[in-house]
Amino acid sequence: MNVVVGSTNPVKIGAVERTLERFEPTVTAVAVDSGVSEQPWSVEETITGARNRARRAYRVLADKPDSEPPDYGVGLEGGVARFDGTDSLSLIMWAAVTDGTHTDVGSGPSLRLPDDVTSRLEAGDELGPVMDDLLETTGVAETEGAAGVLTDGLTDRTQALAEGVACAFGPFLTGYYDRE
Ligand SMILES: O=P(O)(O)OP(=O)(O)OP(=O)(O)OC[C@H]1O[C@@H](n2cnc3c(O)ncnc32)[C@H](O)[C@@H]1O
Ligand SMILES: [Mg+2]
Repeated sequence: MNVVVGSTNPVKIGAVERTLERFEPTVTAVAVDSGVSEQPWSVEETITGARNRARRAYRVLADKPDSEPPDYGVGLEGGVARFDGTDSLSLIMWAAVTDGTHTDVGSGPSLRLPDDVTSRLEAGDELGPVMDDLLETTGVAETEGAAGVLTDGLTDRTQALAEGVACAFGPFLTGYYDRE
């Protein structure tokens, strides 16, 4: 299985490799523009970013002369959103998968962000740098992520993203979505 991922962030590549392990995939990473803000602020914007990344990454390989089109393009996007029933901001993550014709999406888990992180985001900052600032880390978004730090390591960003990748792949791997 040939898969192209629309990001060079190692946790995103790792999440795709881990999820598709049983297919022994060849995973290629390409940097693409998400087409949305660096820090998406709604479910809709986050999904749009994931879709754009998947489709644009697919096209990069499909349009390359002398190369086979990939089987799938995958896009992963992190964002923040407020959910009904909560009065706080949550980190969300969405995945999109395309086979060049159809695109499907699925989400990873969401987790409540601490108030000091939320205040910085409301002031216009991006989550990755804010987490690094408050935790005195460097590049936490490329390692355990907020998901790892805020759960004391019960999960991490790779695992969290992997759940979204699995959900977005379902319709391509099973017949359950095509039944009348
Ligand atoms: O290179 P790309 O693919 O853009 O990787 P990224 O880490 O920037 O990931 P996103 O653009 O999808 O995420 C939007 C913002 O949210 C941050 N973010 C998302 N999930 C995070 C996490 O678990 N921990 C820390 N920052 C996170 C991320 O660093 C960005 O500032
Ligand atoms: Mg980014």
